[in-house]
Amino acid sequence: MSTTHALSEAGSSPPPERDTVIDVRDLRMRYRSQDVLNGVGFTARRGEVVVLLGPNGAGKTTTIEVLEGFRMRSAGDVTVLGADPARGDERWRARLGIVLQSWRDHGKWRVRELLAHLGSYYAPYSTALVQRPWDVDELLAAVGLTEQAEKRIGTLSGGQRRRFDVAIGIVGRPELLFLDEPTAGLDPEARQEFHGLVRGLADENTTVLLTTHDLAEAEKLADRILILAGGRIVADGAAEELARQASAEATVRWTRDGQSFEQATAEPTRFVRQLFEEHGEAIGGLEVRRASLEDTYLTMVRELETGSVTGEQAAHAFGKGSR
Ligand SMILES: Nc1ncnc2c1ncn2[C@@H]1O[C@H](COP(=O)(O)OP(=O)(O)OP(=O)(O)O)[C@@H](O)[C@H]1O
Repeated sequence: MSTTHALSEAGSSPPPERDTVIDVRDLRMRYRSQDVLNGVGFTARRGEVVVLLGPNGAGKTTTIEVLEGFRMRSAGDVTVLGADPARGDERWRARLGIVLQSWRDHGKWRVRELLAHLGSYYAPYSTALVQRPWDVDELLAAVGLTEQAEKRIGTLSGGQRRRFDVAIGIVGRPELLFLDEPTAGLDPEARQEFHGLVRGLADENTTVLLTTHDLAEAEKLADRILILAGGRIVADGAAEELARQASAEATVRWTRDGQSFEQATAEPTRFVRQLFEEHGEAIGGLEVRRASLEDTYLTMVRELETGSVTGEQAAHAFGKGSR
C-alpha cells in the first residue's frame, strides 16, 4: 500500500528515534472524491500526551482510525509501536488501548463484571514487564469507579460512563492509548477529573493520543499540540511554543487627525517609538495587541472554513511552512 508514494518523503526523512511510538509520514486519505488528509506527518514519543486538535470534519477521527488499524489509508507511511497498523497482529493490538467516541452497548452488564470479562482477553499477552490485564480493583480505583463496581453500566452518569470507557481502554495496560473526543459532554468537574486520569497514565509512561476541538482542553492537557486543519498538520508544539509563534506579530492601532490606522509588526516597541518621533502629540488612541493562541486558532479555522486560505497558508500563522 505504501511503497510507491513513500519514496517521495520517507526516503529522505531520518529514521524514527528509539522511543518513537507513532511515526506518521505523508499520510493521505481520500473518501471517493474528497481529499481529507493531504500529507499529514507527526511523531509521538513514549509517555507523551499528544493532542490532535482541529475543527469539526478536519479528519481527526480518520487519522486516529488509520493509526488504530481500523481504516486503510490511501497513501503514506505509518508506524505504530514498530508495526504498520494495516498489518498489526493480535499481539500488537494487545499493546493498544482504544476509547471510541461512543460506546453504548453492554448496558446490562455490571461494571466489575464487564471489566473482568474484557480483561481476560489480554491475559495471554502478559509479559514479565507488563502484567496483563490490570487488576480490576486497582483499575476501578485508578479511574474512580470503586463505588460503582456493582452497578449496571446503563445506570452510570455521563462522567462515570466516560471513565468506564477509559477503564475499558486501559484494562489491557496499553503502551499507547487512543482517545477520540473523550470529554465531549462532560461537565467542568468531570472534565478536570478526566484530565487528572490522563496525566496519571502518562506519568506511568503510557503514550496518549487524544482528539478534541477544544483549544482550552488541548492547552491544559497536552505535552504537544498538533493542529490538524485543511488536511495537514499546521502546527506542532507545546502550548507555550504555539502561543509564542501565534503572537510573534503584534497589531498596533492609533488615530491621527481623526483617522484610524493599523499596522502589524514583529517589533511593536520600535514601531511605536518611530511613530512618536514622527508625529508626537498628534498620535491618539494607541493600542498594541498581541494575538493569543486562541485568536490565531479561531481566525485560522474561520478562514479555512470560508476557503479564504489554504492549509499551507494557515501553517504560516504558526511559523510552519512546507514540511
Ligand atoms: N467513511 C466515510 N466515507 C466518506 N466520508 C467520510 C467517511 N468518514 C469521514 N468522512 C468525511 O471525512 C471528513 C473528516 O471526518 P472525520 O470524522 O475524520 O473528522 P473529525 O475531525 O474527526 O470531525 P469531528 O470533530 O466532527 O468528529 C468529513 O468531511 C467526513 O464527512
